Formats: sequence, structure tokens, C-alpha cells
Amino acid sequence: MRYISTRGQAPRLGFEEALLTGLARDGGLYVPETWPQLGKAAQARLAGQPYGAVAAQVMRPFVGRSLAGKALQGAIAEAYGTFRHQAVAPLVQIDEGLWLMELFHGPTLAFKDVALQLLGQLYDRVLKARGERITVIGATSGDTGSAALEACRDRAAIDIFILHPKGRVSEVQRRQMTTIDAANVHNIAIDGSFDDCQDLVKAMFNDQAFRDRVNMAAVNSINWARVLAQVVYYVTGAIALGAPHRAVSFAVPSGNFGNVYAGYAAKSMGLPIERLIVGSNRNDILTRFFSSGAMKITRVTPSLSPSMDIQVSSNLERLLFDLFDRKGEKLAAAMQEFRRSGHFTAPQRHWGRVAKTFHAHRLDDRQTLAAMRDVHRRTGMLVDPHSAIGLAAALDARRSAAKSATPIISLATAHPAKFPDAVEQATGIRPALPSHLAHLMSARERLTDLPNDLARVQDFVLANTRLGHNR
Ligand SMILES: Cc1ncc(COP(=O)(O)O)c(C=O)c1O
Ligand SMILES: N[C@@H](CCOP(=O)(O)O)C(=O)O
Repeated sequence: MRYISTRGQAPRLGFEEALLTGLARDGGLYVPETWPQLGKAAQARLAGQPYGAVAAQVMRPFVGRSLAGKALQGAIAEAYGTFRHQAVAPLVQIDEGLWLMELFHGPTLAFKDVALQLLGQLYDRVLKARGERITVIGATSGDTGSAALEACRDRAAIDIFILHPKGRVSEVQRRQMTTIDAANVHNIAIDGSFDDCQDLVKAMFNDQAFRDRVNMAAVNSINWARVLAQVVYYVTGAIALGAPHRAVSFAVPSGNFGNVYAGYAAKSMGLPIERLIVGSNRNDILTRFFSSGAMKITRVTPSLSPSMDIQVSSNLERLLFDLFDRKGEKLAAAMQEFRRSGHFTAPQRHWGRVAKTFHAHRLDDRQTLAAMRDVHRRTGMLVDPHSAIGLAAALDARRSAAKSATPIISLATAHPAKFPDAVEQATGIRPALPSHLAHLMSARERLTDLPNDLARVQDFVLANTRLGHNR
């Protein structure tokens, strides 16, 4: 399996190189050259198998000859051994046609653990075998950061720097990052939005001298391995509800479009996914895109679902690559124009297929609180604001579908205790943190405040990574 850049100008890479490269050298994102197919017989064979076994079979064609022997299975076993639920991604039935997939049983209580616990294991094995070190630099609106730090803390071959928007993540999310006491962990609070943090990370990748000097690697979903790990729960969910014999739809609260793109990847592999339902908060660039085919960047506005306070959704570029018939040069020109003007219109050729697959729905904070309250009233369950947006989008899609018999799995992306203020505001109940995080609100915090200034952030990284001086 080879990986190609969405902008057509970077070298084709194998899995290991794509894992370590992150953003392609032409500014694009790596995607598989072709989609391996998971045929009906192969899907049927996966029924009833444990999560780890399904993960190994789904990922193997993408990993190719890397992580040979039992290395991939070993990484998977260690990664998911940290989860508090054996099923890793259990399903809970809400009504006759709607299921919630709980993706928050990992160490940091968000779906990011599913991919990042594995990424930490993969980095460990690959770096050890190659005798290399990396500097990981990532951006977070709250959840990627804590999951990445937890996965990379104390690893001998990794220094990790996480940029978060100052004052714009929940207190639990911030403390999950800043209370980690490990010499290789560095938290930076940027005076700006998540999009500013993500732009800084991409600018560091696009500074070739800098990225080479620190051997820069990515934990965000620009890294293909992140997306790949997320494909697995679409497979387990669909099979649990009857694939390959029955189609299923997924509802996904979306921000950077990594999670729902993993669903698109699963569909491209032959899984019978009817619709991918995208939920947004008031930062609704994705809803506007799927409703009209046009995108216009507006200012990021803080909301009750801070992890989705994003306007420039990185992974949309991977979908657009297909809409541009996989012509990287054309997409590169369109993306440059988008960054210059803030406007983008999708080519019409494949729009019918996109409109048939994707359905998008937007909720403001008031509607999000109402959705959380409604789930609690109907089922007794507490859901976090992001998961509530997914559920409300699922219900909206069901109402608007001509044939609504297809079951929907709505992805619960965070534990309610990560957002106790919003949950309490909606339901009057303040969810408690699980016992392994009981120390969180009293532990000492370590973080550095920096302005939204590329040179200042690069100087900080160079001064603190163990790779900054010796190259
Ligand atoms: C809890 C939660 N829900 C939803 C999202 C949006 O996911 P994605 O960025 O993959 O679209 C995020 C952030 O990524 C998140 O942390
Ligand atoms: N919502 C994310 C934003 C970063 O997205 P990623 O999937 O590209 O890492 C977060 O919680 O940090």
C-alpha cells in the first residue's frame, strides 16, 4: 500500500513513512492510493470477533509489510488494554432505529483515545526499530491534546508540544493536559482560536528546515494513521447491526472532519453505509458546505461544544481530493485560493454522490442543551454536548429521510464528565469524573502562554525539544 498527497507534489510513501511524516511536504494530506476492499464474505467473517481482532484485519492491508509478524497485533492489544470497557466501542440502543456508540471508555474519556492510544504504540515500535526520535507538535480544541499527551508521555523517543486556544477549552480538558507531570510533555496556551493553533502547526510543517531539524511528527488527524484507527469502529458498529446484509447510517458530531472521514473511508472499502450524518455547532461551515456545495470562512465563535469550535476542517481536503478526481494540482490551486479569499465552491461533477451520502445539521447552544435534556428525559442517560449534537442530527436525518428504515449509529465522542457545566445546565445533574481522574482538580498545572506568533512558538519548541540543538 502506498500513500499519495492530496496536493500531488509530495513523494509517495509507505505506511511507516506516512505515519512519521504527518502533513505532506507539499502541504497536502496523505491518502491511500487505492481503497482496499472489505468484501461481503470478509465482513461476515468479522461478526462476533473481538474489537482487537477486527482492528488487525481491517488495518493490515493499509499497513502492508510494516509492523510484520505480531507487531501490529501487539500494538493493538496494548492500546485497547487501557480501555475500561472490553468492547472498546460498545453500542447502547436508544430506540428501535437508533443506537449510541460509546467511544469514551479510554483513559482521557474521549473518542480520540481510540486512535491515539494506538498511535503511541505504533510510534514506539517504529521509532525503536529505526533508532529515531521525533518531536510531535499538535493543535487541540480540547480532546486531541489530552489523548495525545497521555499516549506519548514518558516515551523515550518522543518530545511532545500541544497548542491549545487559551481559555477556550473546558477546565477538565485543560487540566487533563496541564497536570501531566512528564519531562517530555509541553503545553502551550495560544492567544487565539483552535484554527490559529492548527495554522501554526501547519506552518511549522511547511517550514522544511524547521520540520527536518526537529524531526517533526503529527498527532492530529492530518496523520493518516489517526484516521485509519477510527475506520475500525465503523466496521464493528455496522457488522453488529447486520452488515453486510443490512445497511446502516452513522451520525457524527464534527469539527475537523477526521471522524466522519473515517466513515467515508469505511464506505469506500465496501461497508454498506447509507448515510453519513454530520452534526455541527454554531461554527457550521460543514453544514453550510453540505447544504450548498459552497464554503465561506467566518470567525470561530466559542460554544458549549468547544472541541467542535473549528472553521477550517482539515480533513475535508481528503474528501475534496475525490471530488477533484484525485487531481492533486487542481486541488492545490483551489485550496490556495480558498486560503486567500475564504471562499470555495465544490466541483459539480460528483456532487450528486456527496449529497446522497452526507446529510448535515446545525445546532446552536440552546438547541444543544435541549437535545441533552431530551435524551436524559427519554432514556435517563447523560450525554455530553458534542454527543448530543450527533444525536440531534441523527433524529433530524431520520425525520427528513424518504425511507427511514435504515438504523442509525450516533457516535458518542466524549464522556459527560468532561463537560460538567454544560451537562448540569441542561439536566441539573453534575456528572462525576471516573476515579482514575479524581486528582485532576487539585493537581499542579504546567503550561506556557504564548502569542499567536510562529517565530515565538518555534523558538519555544527549539529550546525545549531534545532534537533542537544537535542537528
Ligand atoms: C468530543 C468531540 N466531539 C467531536 C469532535 C469533532 O471530531 P472531528 O474533529 O474528527 O470532526 C471532537 C474533536 O475532534 C471532539 O473532541
Ligand atoms: N476537536 C479536536 C480538534 C483537533 O482535531 P484532530 O482530529 O485533527 O486532532 C480536539 O479535540 O483537539
